[in-house]
Parts: sequence; structure tokens; C-alpha cells
Amino acid sequence: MATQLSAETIALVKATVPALAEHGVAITEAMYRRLFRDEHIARLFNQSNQNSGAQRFALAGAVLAYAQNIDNLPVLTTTVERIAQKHVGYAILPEHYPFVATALLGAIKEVLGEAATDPILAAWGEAYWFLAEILMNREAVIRQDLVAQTGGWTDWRRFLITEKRAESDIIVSFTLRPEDGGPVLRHKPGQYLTLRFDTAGLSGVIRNYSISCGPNSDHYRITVKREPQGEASGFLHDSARLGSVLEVTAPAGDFCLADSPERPVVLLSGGVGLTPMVSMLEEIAERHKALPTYFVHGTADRHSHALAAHVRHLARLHDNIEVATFYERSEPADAANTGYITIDWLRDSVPLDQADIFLCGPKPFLRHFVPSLIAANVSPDRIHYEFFGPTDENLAA
Ligand SMILES: NC(=O)C1=CN([C@@H]2O[C@H](COP(=O)(O)OP(=O)(O)OC[C@H]3O[C@@H](n4cnc5c(N)ncnc54)[C@H](O)[C@@H]3O)[C@@H](O)[C@H]2O)C=CC1
Repeated sequence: MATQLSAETIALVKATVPALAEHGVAITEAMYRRLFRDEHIARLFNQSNQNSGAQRFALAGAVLAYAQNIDNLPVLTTTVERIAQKHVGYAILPEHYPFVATALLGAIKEVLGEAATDPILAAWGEAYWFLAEILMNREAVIRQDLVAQTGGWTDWRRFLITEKRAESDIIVSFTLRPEDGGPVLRHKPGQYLTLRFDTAGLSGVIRNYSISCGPNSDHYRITVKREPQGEASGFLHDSARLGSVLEVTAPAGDFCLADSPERPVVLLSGGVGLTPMVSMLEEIAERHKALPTYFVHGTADRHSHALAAHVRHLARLHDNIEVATFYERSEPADAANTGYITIDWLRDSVPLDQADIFLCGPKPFLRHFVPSLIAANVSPDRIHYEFFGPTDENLAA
């Protein structure tokens, strides 16, 4: 692999930035159309993100960001790590990359027509493989690291549902244990699992769910909200039973609590976005008993509030854990504030000037808090957020 792209390639790719800004979504649309002619490639993707169009927009943004920063790649380090983690979770392998190269170059030619000259296509081919090498190398390291650990694995492994438990009117937890009876890899609190369903009507459907329990070598727990028209969540809520099998890849993701947290921690969540926070809270209760921790959660009302008793229980056992709850609609008996969590409340109630802030929730929640925290002088390296779905890297913009 070239260790660096030539100045000529960089210039040719950068020259396509205006065309990508204008036609990026058309290009990614054409790319996916070409890519999905191969059934085995189509099965690698979460098709609900395709149906919503979100994946096309996210990829168009990523391609544009790559072209814009091709002479300053360190800017993309976080994005590259997230993509590599996601690829390992989706069991993407080096042999899949040529399919994307062919589809992307074909799509650029199709959409840009004569403007996509041979030198431009050659430059994009080179640029694609340059980035692909970086990703494939990183993904190989992640996979090696996974198999080197007790309970680790790569590719899909069969898990059984061994417990199913309602956490609120709309949220259910599932405990998953390997069918082979072996141990599981201790995940990093905050990481997610990738599940593949193999049931009639859901064959090949893939979804990510955050792990909602603390690290252990025996089982994982996921906690799932029923989404309107959600195929996978509908199946899990209505049809999955004890003993149902799900295929799972190893825990992935870089949104996690440090091994030895050095600053106070604020765990800020909206709705079912509390799941990775509960995993972090269990780990803090178990291993970081002196770490000042603020568990701040907003949800619609008491009926949608999952794992409430569990979180309160952990807080009661540990002096260092403070819990605050916000309901959009509260009743007099609720131990909750009314309305949304606000930046003013956070400023008055948690050590924003020192803490690491972890955020997970719906997009409007992240779109509100990430810029508000930056405006409140929280340095971006202390703001950590997670959102499932095609990654939107522009929340801080
Ligand atoms: N690891 C991950 O990336 C995970 C992501 N999620 C995501 O979290 C989201 C949670 O969704 P739902 O439970 O449907 O949430 P929701 O739409 O019901 O909202 C939950 C709460 O978030 C708060 N909120 C929403 N907008 C806000 C704003 N602008 N300012 C302040 N607070 C606001 C409110 O308290 C609201 O009650 C989903 O989009 C899901 O994909 C969930 C679990 C894990």
C-alpha cells in the first residue's frame, strides 16, 4: 500500500468536492443500487437504514468529508475508528471491499458522466483503496484482539435468550447466553452487540443494541424499546421466547467508560438511550466505588421509565452515585423533575467544568446537548456521545 497519496491524486480528489457536495446523495444512491445486486452483500447491511434513506445521506457526508480532508486525515481518526468498529460488528471482511470499490466508481461515473474523466476515476480508485487499507488493517487488529481474550470470538455466534423481563410499558430486557455454553468476552461498559435474526420474515435482519449490564464473563443483557413498525423490536417483544436463538457478533464500539476513569462522570440519557449508561453505572458500582457519578435521565413519564428501581438500588448502595430523573409528564407521587433536562439545570447540578459527560438518546436530545455543552465551555474531549443508525458526525456543528 502507498504510505501516502500522491499530490496529484489529492488534487484530483479535492477537485471533485463541489460535485460531491451537489450530487453526493445521488452517487451513494447509485452505489447502493449497484452494491445490492449481490444478495450476499445486501445481507451485510441494516436494511432499515437503507429504507429510511439515512445510510445514503450518512455515506454521502462521509465521502465528502474524506475528499475535503484527504490532505489532513488525522481529522478523520474518530470517524475511522467508529467505522472500523461497526464493520467488525457487521462481520465485514476484506473480501467485501472490492464490491464497494466497483460500485462506488461505477456510481461516480454514472452520476457525474463526462465530468468523471479517467484521471478522476483513477484518483478516486486510489483514494478508496488507501482508506480501505487503513480500515482493513484496523479491523484485523480489532478481530485479533477479540479472539485473544477469554470468551472472545469473531463472526456470528449463536446465543439463547435465557431471560425476558418487562422493564416498562414499552421496554423489555433480554439476557443472552452462548448456545455453546462457553464464556463471553467481558465487554467495555458502553459497547453494543450486533444481532442477526434468522426467523421467518426476519431472515438476515441486522440490528445494534447497547449492552445494558455490567461486564461479566457469563452473559449479556440488551434492553429494547418497542419501535412503531419496528420489525426487530416487534419480534423481540411479541415472539421471542426463552430458548429463542439470536446470532451475535462480539461487543463493539468505542463509546465506553475508561478502564480507570480519572474525572467525575455524568451519564446523561434520553429514553431508551439509558441502556449503555446502566452498563457503565453497574461497572462504577462494582469497580469504581469512589468515582463521583451523576446519572441524569429524561423520559416521557413513569410508564416509559426502564430500570428505574435497579438504578435507584445501585445509588442507595453507593454514596458516590447521584440520580436525577426528568419526566415530560410527571404525577405528584413521582420522584422526578417535570419537563426536559436543561443545560441550566446541568450547570447548577453537576460538575460540568471537570466531568466526562456521556450522552445517549434520540437525535434531538444529542443535537440539543452536544452544542449546548460546548457553549457551556465543556471541552469537546470530555463530551462522549453515541447514536445508533448511520453516524451523524456533525452534531457539534
Ligand atoms: N447506543 C446507542 O446509540 C443507543 C441509542 N439509542 C437511541 O436513543 C434513542 C432513544 O429514543 P426514545 O426512547 O424513543 O426517545 P424519546 O424520543 O422517547 O425521548 C426520550 C427523552 O429524551 C429527552 N429529550 C428528547 N429530546 C430532547 C431535547 N431536545 N432536549 C432535552 N431532552 C430531550 C426527553 O426527556 C424525552 O422524554 C433512540 O433513537 C435510540 O436509537 C438507544 C439505545 C442505545
